[in-house]
Amino acid sequence: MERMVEIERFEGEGSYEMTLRPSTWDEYIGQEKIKKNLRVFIEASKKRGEALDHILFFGPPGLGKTTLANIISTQMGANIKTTAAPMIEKAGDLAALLTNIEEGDILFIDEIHRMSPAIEEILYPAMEDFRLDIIIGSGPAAQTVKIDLPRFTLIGATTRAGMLSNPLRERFGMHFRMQFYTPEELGRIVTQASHKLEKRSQKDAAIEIARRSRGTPRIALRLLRRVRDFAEVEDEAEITLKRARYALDELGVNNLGFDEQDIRLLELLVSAKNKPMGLSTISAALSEDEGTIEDVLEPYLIANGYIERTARGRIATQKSYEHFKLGGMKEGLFE
Ligand SMILES: Nc1ncnc2c1ncn2[C@@H]1O[C@H](COP(=O)(O)OP(=O)(O)OP(=O)(O)O)[C@@H](O)[C@H]1O
Repeated sequence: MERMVEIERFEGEGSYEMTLRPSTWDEYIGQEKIKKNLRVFIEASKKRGEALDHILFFGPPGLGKTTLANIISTQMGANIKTTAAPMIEKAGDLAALLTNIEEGDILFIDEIHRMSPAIEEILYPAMEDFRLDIIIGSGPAAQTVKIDLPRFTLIGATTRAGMLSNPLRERFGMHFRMQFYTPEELGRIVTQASHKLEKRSQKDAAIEIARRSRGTPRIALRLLRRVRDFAEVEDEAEITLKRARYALDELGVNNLGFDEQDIRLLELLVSAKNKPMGLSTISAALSEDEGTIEDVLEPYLIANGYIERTARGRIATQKSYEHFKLGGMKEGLFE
């Protein structure tokens, strides 16, 4: 079965994502603490007439990091240039980006943990002193050229804060950890998006889609579009709870939002009978790469108390055993 989070970018539905992307604080639902802080910092830097300090967003994919970066640029009245770290291969790529920005502009770098160490070295003085030190040539004839840059704001996004080097992390003045959304928040996101898609969702249907979306707006919007397809085929004017349930069941999303891969992971850990399992073993058993397990699969299951990460590996919690109707740890079933 397809993974809900990653698949989005490859489906050719990018234009939907653009249409549904909030452009104001009011449309951006949830993440209240982050929004509150950002509004203060934006107002303060506007008052001082200065560029905003560099910002780092971290958290699982699809929680709204790119959207926040875009809202920040609108609020600052600044241009935003968007790229991803793997696209910056050579010093010249970064130099081209940085020398083309204007005072106060925003440079958004996604997957910033994938930046090569050589590029990172160039980024440090650019972030700290707004200066680019580029070495031209090699050997004894090599020369360092220093270029002054306009004061800009770097917004970095990562699914793996732990993989960022300390010097890079420390150069961001603001760090924000994105949280999974509650079903109520996701329900509001679904309702707002259905409005934009001109297919109203009844309230209980919106909540049903929300409950099954792994706390993630990108998944909620994707499921909404699929449920809308089912409603359209049936010539229904609105999305009802009955249609939402039917469509979601057909899509193989259970009522906790788990899809087939989640269930396979939980079953695997439950079958280990309280013995911690290492990431490489899990990866081999599920035929899933370790990065996807760490970035996409695990965070939601950990945040909701279904698995725990211990020094010796991953372990299923009592909640997982109960999910599979097994007594598990509590009853000492496996001791
Ligand atoms: N708080 C929110 N309110 C409403 N819609 C949201 C919110 N957060 C995200 N979305 C929607 O969810 C989709 C995914 O958001 P976005 O691309 O910003 O996630 P991301 O965290 O940057 O993901 P990735 O790390 O995979 O790039 C977007 O289409 C956006 O419209």
